[in-house]
Amino acid sequence: MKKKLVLIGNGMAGVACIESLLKLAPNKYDITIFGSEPYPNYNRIMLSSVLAGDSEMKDIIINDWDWYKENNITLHAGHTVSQIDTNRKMVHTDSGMSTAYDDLIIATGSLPFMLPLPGADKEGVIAFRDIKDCETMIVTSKMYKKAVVIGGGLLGLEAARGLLNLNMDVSVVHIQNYLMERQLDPTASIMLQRELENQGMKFLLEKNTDSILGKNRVTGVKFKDGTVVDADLVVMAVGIRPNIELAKKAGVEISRGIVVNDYLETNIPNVYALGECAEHNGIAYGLVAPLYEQGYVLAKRLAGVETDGYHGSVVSTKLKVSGVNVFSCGQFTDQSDTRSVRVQDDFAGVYKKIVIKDGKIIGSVLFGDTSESTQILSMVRSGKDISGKEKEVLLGEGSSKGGMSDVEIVASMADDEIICGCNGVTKGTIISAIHEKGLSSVNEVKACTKASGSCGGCKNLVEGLLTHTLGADGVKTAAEGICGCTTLNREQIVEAIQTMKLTTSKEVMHVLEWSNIEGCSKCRPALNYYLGMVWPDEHKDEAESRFVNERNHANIQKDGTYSVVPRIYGGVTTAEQLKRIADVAVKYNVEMVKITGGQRIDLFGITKEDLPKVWEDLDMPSGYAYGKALRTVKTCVGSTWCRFGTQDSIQMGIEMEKKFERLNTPAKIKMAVSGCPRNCAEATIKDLGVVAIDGGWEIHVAGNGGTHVRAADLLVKVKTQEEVLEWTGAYFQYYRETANYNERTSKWLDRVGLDNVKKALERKEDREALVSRIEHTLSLTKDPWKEILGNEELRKSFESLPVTIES
Ligand SMILES: Cc1cc2nc3c(=O)[nH]c(=O)nc-3n(C[C@H](O)[C@H](O)[C@H](O)COP(=O)(O)OP(=O)(O)OC[C@H]3O[C@@H](n4cnc5c(N)ncnc54)[C@H](O)[C@@H]3O)c2cc1C
Ligand SMILES: NC(=O)c1ccc[n+]([C@@H]2O[C@H](COP(=O)([O-])OP(=O)(O)OC[C@H]3O[C@@H](n4cnc5c(N)ncnc54)[C@H](O)[C@@H]3O)[C@@H](O)[C@H]2O)c1
Ligand code: SF4
Ligand code: FES
Repeated sequence: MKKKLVLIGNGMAGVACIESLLKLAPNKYDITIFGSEPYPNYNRIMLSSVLAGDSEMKDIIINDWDWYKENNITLHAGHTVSQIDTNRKMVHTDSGMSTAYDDLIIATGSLPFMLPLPGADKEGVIAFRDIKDCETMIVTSKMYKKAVVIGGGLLGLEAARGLLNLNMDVSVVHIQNYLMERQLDPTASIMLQRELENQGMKFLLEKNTDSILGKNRVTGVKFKDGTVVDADLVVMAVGIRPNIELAKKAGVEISRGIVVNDYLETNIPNVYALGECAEHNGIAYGLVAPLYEQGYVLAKRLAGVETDGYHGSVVSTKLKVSGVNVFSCGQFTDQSDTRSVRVQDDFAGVYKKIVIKDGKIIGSVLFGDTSESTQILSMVRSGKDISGKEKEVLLGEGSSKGGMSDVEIVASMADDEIICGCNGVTKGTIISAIHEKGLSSVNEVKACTKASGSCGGCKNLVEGLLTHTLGADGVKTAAEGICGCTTLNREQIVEAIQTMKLTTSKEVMHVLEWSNIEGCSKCRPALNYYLGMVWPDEHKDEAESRFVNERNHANIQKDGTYSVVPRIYGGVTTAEQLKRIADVAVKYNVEMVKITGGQRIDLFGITKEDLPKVWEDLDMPSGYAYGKALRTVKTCVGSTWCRFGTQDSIQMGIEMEKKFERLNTPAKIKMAVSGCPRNCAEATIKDLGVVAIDGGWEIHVAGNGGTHVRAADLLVKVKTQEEVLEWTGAYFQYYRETANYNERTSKWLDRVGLDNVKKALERKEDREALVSRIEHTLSLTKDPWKEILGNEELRKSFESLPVTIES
């Protein structure tokens, strides 16, 4: 016989727990859910987005009516539980329904705090908590003009932004002298206020409300100082209170919320509580991320799966107002035992602060530029000691110096850690979905798992996880708009870069009105590439926009160490080079030395700190095994040694590799040269393959030996080595100028068409023009490791904040 589980509260916390339970022990319980609201379970945080007109009600349903049926759950929506009889183990509703339980979960959430003002019961005075409130605001905006929001916290400001979008005239009344004092310090708050004023919001600060004016319907709000503001609608957003009355009446132990232990157990056997109504270690949370963590622990407890319990959450907040980037986490105010690092740029409208105690970051406030938020939150959560490197977190070049990149962060997370706090989606869930459903873009992950579908704050992490799981080449380029930050496609962006002479990513994002002015991990590297391709002289490479491997000029491995591949032109080495490689392998405890598929030598297991020393000792050019660039030119032994060989493939390959090394390309490129049609170098599965024939060479293009195997197409037959180099240069420059960032030649050729490529290259003067552009770009390239070793600051960046990756 199945046990009976009753859940009171069909909200986010309770149902998240049931979802986990169904996965862990699908057949253990007969489940009954009571919910006061007449809807299936929905995403409350998305009400702000519905009010602002960015989502529709139907988009915010988490589990529709069918989900309950499919999982054999009895749902009583629109029924409020009015009594719990813990002796008889029964619950009773206000409509007279009674149900028995073996285990009971109380997840009744919070109630909005309504200021007990004279007149607060008038028509037009509401809270902002549920679908009904949201609908009331939308309807009111069609008939009335003036809205007053009381409370300048997260909820009040999101309500105010939504009401502005509904064309209302909005005043925010706040009791303190600066906004969001629970999340921001005065500096960030003043910057926020300025930005919101620019958006059209009005503020009445340090105002203590006295009464609500009007006959039946509100007409105004009066303050204790005697002043009055007109109002047709008043929204109270002055905080919440855990909804505990029901539990209290039943004899469950109460403090501010329902008191629970690490297993979400109350003082009464078989009665559990979680979510905003619960209080754990003295804290009743008001954000969703902790609720998912609690839900998972309780589900394990009920399923009989071992768990070490819930130990509290480090929470962070992000205001969901478009055009405003605000982040806050942990303990962000200065105390006698804390010190902080602050960066403020009034011109750029940026303010950043981290608070440090005993060498660890314990809190942060970011305004204007929140790109380091995930790294900082991760450091707060892990309690990483940053003694001596405090300044690098904010003063380093983006994440490349101070913190970890998004890929490094997700790599370091355990599978059951939550990536999307708004929707409680773990790393493991996303990885499984990527593998099982063949997902390759953030939008696909969003559609399948809901991750990144609410506040959008985790989008970079989801992208990082896609890159970590599939490799950068496996992540799909969006069909329209190169990413979610813009609706412009590649052609439109490249044209604007050319015609408007834009030379930095920031310029592009501002001028082309990116919706997220910091960009994301998809558009940042793409813009950096397009800018470098169009303006090789003027554009300064933006290291912080590159993927971790390209930034560190080495390949990050599963365990967080790096692999190093020195350039070995045409795959031909010497005894002296081999000796040096062997010495490095011994000196730096290289765990494995491997010959690669491209005829190179790969040294595995090198720490980030050792990378500069390794390259110094190797004294060889970088093999670019990590980059969107020429990787290798594979050669066969050719006419010098082979009795079938008709041409010197080795010499040809070495020359090609020396000519095109270090060239930035939209995606990686590989080449090969075979000395006769037997094609031992497998040239016809390379991005460009050269095959010797009697009296000349064939050039084959757009081959691929990876996931999508594609035999190369014959581009042209030529007679001389000079012609091979000319066609190769022209072909790659044409690819550089027309391909989407991250698009391999095989995909590009299928998209553009072989005939069109042939047409673009058939006239000698067109080829020469392309060659002259590629030659110019090549003349500007430098060996990255020579640059790093010759620059103390760049070199030092490898010493900062070691990456720890747990699998
Ligand atoms: C507009 C808005 C925006 C928000 N934005 C964010 C955000 O961006 N990020 C963030 O982290 N958090 C945000 N929050 C907070 C977040 O929504 C809450 O933390 C979360 O919904 C709490 O979940 P819960 O299940 O504990 O409570 P709820 O979601 O409130 O669910 C409790 C449910 O129980 C029902 N109930 C109560 N008593 C009974 C009873 N006796 N019988 C039957 N049913 C009962 C209630 O009707 C309710 O449906 C936002 C909240 C609002 C209102
Ligand atoms: N983006 C987000 O993460 C988000 C968005 C909306 C809501 N929420 C959550 O929902 C809950 C409710 O949000 P909230 O903003 O109402 O709560 P809150 O407690 O965070 O903020 C309430 C604000 O109202 C002010 N206030 C109190 N009394 C007042 C008075 N008499 N007159 C004027 N101002 C007064 C307070 O100073 C405070 O800043 C919170 O738990 C919040 O974290 C989160
Ligand atoms: S491709 Fe021809 S020349 Fe090169 S090794 Fe093979 S048989 Fe010899
Ligand atoms: S954290 Fe908000 S959508 Fe993922």
